[in-house]
Amino acid sequence: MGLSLTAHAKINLTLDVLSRRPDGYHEVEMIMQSIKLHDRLEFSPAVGEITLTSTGLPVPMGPDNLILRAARLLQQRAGVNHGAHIHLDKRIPVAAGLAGGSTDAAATLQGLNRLWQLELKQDQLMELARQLGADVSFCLTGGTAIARGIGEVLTPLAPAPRFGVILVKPPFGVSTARVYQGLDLNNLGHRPHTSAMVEALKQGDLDKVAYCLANVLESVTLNLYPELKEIKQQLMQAGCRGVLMSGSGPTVFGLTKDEKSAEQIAGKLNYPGYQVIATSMV
Ligand SMILES: C[C@](O)(CO)[C@H](O)COP(=O)(O)OP(=O)(O)OC[C@H]1O[C@@H](n2ccc(N)nc2=O)[C@H](O)[C@@H]1O
Ligand SMILES: Nc1ncnc2c1ncn2[C@@H]1O[C@H](COP(=O)(O)OP(=O)(O)OP(=O)(O)O)[C@@H](O)[C@H]1O
Repeated sequence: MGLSLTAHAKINLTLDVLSRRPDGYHEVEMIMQSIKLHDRLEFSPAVGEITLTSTGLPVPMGPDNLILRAARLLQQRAGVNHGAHIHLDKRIPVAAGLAGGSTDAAATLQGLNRLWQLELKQDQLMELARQLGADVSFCLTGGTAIARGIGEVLTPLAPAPRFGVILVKPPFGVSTARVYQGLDLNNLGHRPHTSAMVEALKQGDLDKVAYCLANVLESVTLNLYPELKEIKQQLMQAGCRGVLMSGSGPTVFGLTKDEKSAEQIAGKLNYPGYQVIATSMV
């Protein structure tokens, strides 16, 4: 019997960088939020090989695809050589700052753990998630959480209100590694106040949440692509209550009171060649 899982995208409501580690990674403190936008992965039994097909948005399908990397890692960890066929329906914009690959990797760990009846526990899957990428740990649990360390040390928060989210993704991607490398730790610009955002979320106060939005990676990506600054202004003019770049970008998001108002505002936007998506926090 096969199974089908959703793999949700994330946005960063805050993102602060605290230090650079000797291995080149950065210590961060950020508030992560799952959104309704998702990919769908279908897992079916097969003999011998692990194969992958896809529909929807184009994504590289070679051995570096995070789905295949997650599958191979799970095989090794469990000491099995079971096969599987995995089908990906890709809806999350790629190289966008929305953890599209990371969430597919997390869903693969969960899906194959069930398909192959391995019965690995959540903490064992978390250990594998850490090896696949900084965002994969959060994607395994989802919801609302503070992420520290390089992103893998998670403190869950109470579910946030289902504010509307408009995503605007320009027709190019950015390399996360390049953005982190370009960061000047002595000149991070406007830094977030994590505990103030936690309080604003707890109160369910959209204007306070909007006021607390901050992402130090904007200091790199917005300078590389000044058009993103304009998109932020235009989203505010169109009626969003707060705007920010997600992760390392280039996706910019706007917050609204609910999904319906996100749809109304998104319907008025005109960005030829861009992906504009109305959704909400989960
Ligand atoms: C920008 C965020 O998406 C915010 O949630 C994450 O911090 C990045 O998460 P990710 O894409 O899953 O990151 P990985 O695939 O592990 O790393 C990609 C590259 O980003 C840089 N990187 C990533 C995470 C981190 N805490 N410090 C880093 O410096 C490293 O150069 C790394 O080679
Ligand atoms: N299953 C996958 N889905 C999307 N991208 C993938 C996948 N597997 C590998 N990749 C590659 O990963 C790179 C980053 O894509 P992804 O969509 O994960 O970026 P992102 O949203 O910026 O991630 P993050 O927010 O975690 O930094 C791309 O170059 C893409 O080719």
